[in-house]
Amino acid sequence: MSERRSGKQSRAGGGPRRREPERRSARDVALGVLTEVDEADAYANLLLPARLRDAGLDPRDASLATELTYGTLRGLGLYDAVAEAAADRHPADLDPRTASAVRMGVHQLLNMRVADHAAVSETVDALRRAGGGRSSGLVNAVLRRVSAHDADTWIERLTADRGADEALALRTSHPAWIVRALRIALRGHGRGGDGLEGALQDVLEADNAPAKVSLAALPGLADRDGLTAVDDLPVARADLSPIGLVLEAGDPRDVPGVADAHVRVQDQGSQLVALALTAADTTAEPTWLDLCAGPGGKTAVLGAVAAGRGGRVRAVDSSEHRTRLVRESTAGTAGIVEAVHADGRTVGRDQAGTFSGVLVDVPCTGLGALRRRPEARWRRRPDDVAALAPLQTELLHSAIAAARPGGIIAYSTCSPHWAETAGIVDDVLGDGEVELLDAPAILSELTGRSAETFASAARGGGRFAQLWPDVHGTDAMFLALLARR
Ligand SMILES: C[S@@+](CC[C@H](N)C(=O)[O-])C[C@H]1O[C@@H](n2cnc3c(N)ncnc32)[C@H](O)[C@@H]1O
Repeated sequence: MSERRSGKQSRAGGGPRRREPERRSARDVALGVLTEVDEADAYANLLLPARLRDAGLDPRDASLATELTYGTLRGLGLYDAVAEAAADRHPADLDPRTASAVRMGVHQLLNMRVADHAAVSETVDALRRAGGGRSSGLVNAVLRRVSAHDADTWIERLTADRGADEALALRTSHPAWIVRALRIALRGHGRGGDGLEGALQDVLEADNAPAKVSLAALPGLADRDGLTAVDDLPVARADLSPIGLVLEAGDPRDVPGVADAHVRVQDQGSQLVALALTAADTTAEPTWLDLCAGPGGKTAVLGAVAAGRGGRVRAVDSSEHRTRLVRESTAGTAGIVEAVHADGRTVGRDQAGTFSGVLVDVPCTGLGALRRRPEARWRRRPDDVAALAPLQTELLHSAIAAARPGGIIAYSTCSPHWAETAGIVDDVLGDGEVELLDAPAILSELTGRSAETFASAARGGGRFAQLWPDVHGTDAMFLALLARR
């Protein structure tokens, strides 16, 4: 027995020493999350923060684990194609843990500044620690073959006999149907012409760029300027939303006001959509309905503004779990916001002509939020668009029916897809029940930027608004503002 060991045994308190749990590395955490995303359809943006907290990683390792997880998931289409070409093994044919180790290794080899030998050996070690020792030889062999070429060479080889869209899809790691849908969306929303292919490339690249953590300082509840003045707090004013902050580093839970829901993690585009309704409906003591409220990001903004204007908010969601999340999100304005578990499609009939403003942020494909939900692009199917359209239309009709005459309806999606944005609103405009308001002008008032920046030019006379990650630094949110006649 070594002196060191006997010394430890004789420490105060005595007794047999309990084994310290082995500290988990960044690769252990990333491999665990990637495996759960693959086998249990988990969401990386929800799972990773919890796993990082459990592991107690220091900030440097936490950011490495985040890059390994998000980067691997975003690049999955390319990485699977490379693994298959290199070693005749498509990761989808392997068990989730082994497949995740292969993908995480390929990400390090092709897209991170990690030495090849470290990318291979540390990935294999993480796989062994996760209990996947039996596959370690296979993963080692696949990764060694992948390491024979750099990313550009693999892409050149793999795209040589593909069509233009398939090649672009592989290079930017998106499914080809999403590449085509984004091109149609760009053209439809007025970014066509000679610059179309460049704009498409920019949007696809923006989907692959890590998004900074964006926060909303809820009006009347949090002091945005005060927060930016706190020493050692790495937050800055956001450049678009008048209530927005950007967290430059660290954990959002350490920001004052986050614990009591006065400051909330929320994309700036989402903040602007909620604020646009509050700016378009200037009623004193407004009564607002949020018809698809869960998890409550926009409801929290509506609640805070309503509190300052003597108003009320009714927040509806058809999912019980997400209705509970709305209650948590609006803890700062609990007496103002009432969260209700119900089907939004029936509210227009049950509470016809009631509300001064209605937000209908419909369930959609989420193609505008791919940078924040890295696995989403591989889960969505082209059929999802058509499957969601009837629900989106019904919810919009219900929203219009629930608004009182002269009331404002805000229709929004976190997708620029033509069929779930202008396609849905165009149909309803034909009924003559509503008038289309100038959403870009409202966004211009809120942000100080020109209305043209936000205008979706093609239809609606430039009155639809479309945000883009490459232009505005937000999720690609769509907004139409309607007034009930
Ligand atoms: C895009 S999310 C809303 C996001 C939310 N507005 C926010 O900012 O946090 C769409 C929501 O619609 C809900 N939903 C789906 N079908 C619904 C229905 N028939 N009635 C009410 N809510 C519905 C989903 O549960 C989901 O929470």
